[in-house]
Amino acid sequence: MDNENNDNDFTFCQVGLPTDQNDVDTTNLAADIGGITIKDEFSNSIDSSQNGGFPWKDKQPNNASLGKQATVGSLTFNVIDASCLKPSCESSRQVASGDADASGKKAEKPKISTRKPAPRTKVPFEKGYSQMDWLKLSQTHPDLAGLKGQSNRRLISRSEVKQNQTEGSMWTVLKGRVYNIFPYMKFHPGGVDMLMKAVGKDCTALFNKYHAWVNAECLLEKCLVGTLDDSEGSNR
Ligand code: HEM
Repeated sequence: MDNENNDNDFTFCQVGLPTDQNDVDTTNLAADIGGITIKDEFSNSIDSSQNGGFPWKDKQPNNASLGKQATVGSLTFNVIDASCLKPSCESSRQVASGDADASGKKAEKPKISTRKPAPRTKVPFEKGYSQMDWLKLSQTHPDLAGLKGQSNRRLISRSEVKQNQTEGSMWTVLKGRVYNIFPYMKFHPGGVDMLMKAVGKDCTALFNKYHAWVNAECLLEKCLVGTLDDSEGSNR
């Protein structure tokens, strides 16, 4: 039988190429690999879904910051602390189920809202205005908040927040803190127009409507101007 050499059915049994390359029937080979997904070396070795899309994260200590270098294979790169890009602890705790309370009982599962989520309207970022660019800027700029040496621990009234609506100084209140969001404007993934709605007022409700999971405390850390003085009441 002239089929003698093909008795070892390589379609199902043989994984690598035989050592004698001349034996390979390339027509069949092409037909047989139709259902195979090819992964490159990089995605095979690192599952980026496990680490928020930053494949180097599990190669580095948690406190890796700008200026450190890491190596994966033959690639060397600078490492930026991108922990701000993960959902905030607060909101991820809210969705975590199975936390036991002090009495050992399992905590009640969080209620799932039946409200319709806000439509997703992310805008494409301009070159140089990605979230990574923002992290780089916030780690290197000496005075993003525009404090000019003033402390960011002072109490700020709502009327002062209202007064800061000009270029360079656009203040908003988020969860009781006052931020100058002017430097973040062009980096905001929801667009400048959306963020402008926050200027001069308390944007906590709007913020939570669109993305309660976003860790603004971390993202806007360097834009902190002070704490809202709520002694005059919440006449928003
Ligand atoms: C003031 C602090 C704010 C910060 C730090 C912030 C940050 C962010 C971030 C990180 C995202 C991307 C979210 C994701 O990819 O999951 C985002 C998206 C978005 N933001 Fe904001 N935001 C702020 C305020 C606001 C306000 C006040 C509004 C509405 C008036 C708004 C509207 C949106 C919208 C519509 C999107 C796109 C949502 C989507 O399709 O994913 N943001 N923002």
